[in-house]
Amino acid sequence: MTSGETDTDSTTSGTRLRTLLRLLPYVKPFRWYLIGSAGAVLAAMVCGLATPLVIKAVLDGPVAGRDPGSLGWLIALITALGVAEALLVWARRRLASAPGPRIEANLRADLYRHLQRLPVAFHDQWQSGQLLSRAVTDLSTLRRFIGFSAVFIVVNTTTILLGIGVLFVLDPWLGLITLACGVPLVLVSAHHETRYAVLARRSQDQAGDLATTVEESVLGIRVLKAFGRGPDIARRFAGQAAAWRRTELAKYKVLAALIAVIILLPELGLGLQLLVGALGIADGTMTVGTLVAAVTVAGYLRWPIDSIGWLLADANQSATACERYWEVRDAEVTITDPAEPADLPATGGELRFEGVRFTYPGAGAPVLDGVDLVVRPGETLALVGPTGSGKTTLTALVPRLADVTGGRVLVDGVDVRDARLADLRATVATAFEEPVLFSASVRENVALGSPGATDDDVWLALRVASAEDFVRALPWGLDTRIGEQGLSLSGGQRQRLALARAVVGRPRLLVLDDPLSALDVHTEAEVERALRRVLSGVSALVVAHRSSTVRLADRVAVLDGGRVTAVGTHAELLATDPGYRALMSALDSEQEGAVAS
Ligand SMILES: Nc1ncnc2c1ncn2[C@@H]1O[C@H](COP(=O)(O)OP(=O)(O)OP(=O)(O)O)[C@@H](O)[C@H]1O
Repeated sequence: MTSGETDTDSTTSGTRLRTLLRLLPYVKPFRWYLIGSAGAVLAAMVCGLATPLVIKAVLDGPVAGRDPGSLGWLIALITALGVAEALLVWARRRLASAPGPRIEANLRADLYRHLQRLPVAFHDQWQSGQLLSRAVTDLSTLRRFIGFSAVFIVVNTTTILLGIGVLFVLDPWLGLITLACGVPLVLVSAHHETRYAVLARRSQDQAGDLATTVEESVLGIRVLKAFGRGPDIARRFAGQAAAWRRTELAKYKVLAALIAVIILLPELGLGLQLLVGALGIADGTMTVGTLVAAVTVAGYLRWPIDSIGWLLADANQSATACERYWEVRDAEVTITDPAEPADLPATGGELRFEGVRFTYPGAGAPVLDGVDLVVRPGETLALVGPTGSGKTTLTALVPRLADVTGGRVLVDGVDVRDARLADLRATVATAFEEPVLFSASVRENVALGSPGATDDDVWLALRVASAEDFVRALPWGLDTRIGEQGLSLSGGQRQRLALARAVVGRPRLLVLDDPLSALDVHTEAEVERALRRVLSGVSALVVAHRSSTVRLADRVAVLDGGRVTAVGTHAELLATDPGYRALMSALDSEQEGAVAS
């Protein structure tokens, strides 16, 4: 290792310790359990270390002197030590079982709460698998560390120091031999355990990659077959499986070497102790009792010494898990309630964009570059534009899924950033192009749009969204479970439930990303009917990918090059704007192409 590496390592150790110390607020409520648990196990180890001293007293006293008279209390003492050790180990187990799972649950609950508050921009940048592994695997690593490894690092270090002290008191040479074998054992095992942890981590990642390949090839089986890409994905799978096998083999090699060292060094130590002891007994400088006690103490220290290596490696691994946890927790919640929120008016329904600019984080050019647009109370405004012109981005700015980077978005004259998020999201409802349904009942999926909604509210919303009939026909009505692990619904049914979810809270303003775009022409008619009812009586901004959606609107705005280039009724724009005519015919031919395919 170079000196540079050593410096980096020591800086990293400091940082890692600080990262682990950030867990203290979570640990503090359970400190007495942990202190009690460490105290119990330490006391148990002291009992264990005292036992060889009583054995020495038996051998050098009643046995050497052939005087069984004093044997009684020594046997009683050794039995008492054994009973105390057993009770203390039991107490430790009882005390240690409580904090770990509860600390883990609290850490996980806070992580989940934070993830819900983080802006969409954060979720765009993070893979769901990465968040999942932090919420599950990393937190179990931390639970094990807090409930076990952290306690045993303290306890085992104290036991080793105490045990070696006892050995030195019994005989300095015997103490020196244990020390000479113990130090390299700790160093070698710490080194091997760190290597093992790196390989174990790699193996976990490779297993995850392999699982992703299997998942993708199962979900995308139709595409893979249609394009004849089966052999390619099979090759990718074989490559990943071979890499995983190599890592697993490397893991076993490290483990085999580690186990050999763990067995070899203490056995060498034992041989040397017996040699020194036998010579000492022969020339009368050592008693049999001392040798037996020393060998027993050295045996007792075997586990604490062996385990220090992997406990330190576990601490290292836990620090990494902790860093990964705080990486997410430290991500800034940029979309929050203002310090002094303004009230949204009780009635109205006007949506206004004033000089709105928006640039995605890390992107060079703005997507929106000075958008001015008004949706009047009660009107439906369709937003059209070439693909990638920023229509979806503009709609995301209204419920503050993202914040403008310039200009302002006003709902009834109030800048959306000045309103309370809860008020804003109760006033503005959204439905997206892809209707996401959760693994829950129809009732829960619809009521997501308004948590206090009664069954009557849900039925009313379903009626408005033309979904009442098919929901009544479901096997358990509102209680029917849908979504990933429930009943499969058709695309049109899913869209109508998403529309019902948008209207259940009776919002004043609807922001919809074309609910018709992904539907076939027959289903489209049903959803169109639903949409017509949903849109009556509210103000709406609807992204339109189809001319049928455009026809539902009172006015149309064209977004191009980051700006609104034309606004008017569909008929006006068709008559006056050649660009609009071209766009509409492109949308129609796209739609025909989609229907034909
Ligand atoms: N999360 C993101 N990070 C960076 N760039 C993005 C992100 N989402 C969209 N973009 C980019 O912003 C631009 C506008 O995207 P947006 O989805 O708003 O367009 P759109 O008009 O709705 O497109 P379409 O009609 O195809 O749905 C595109 O160039 C897109 O690549």
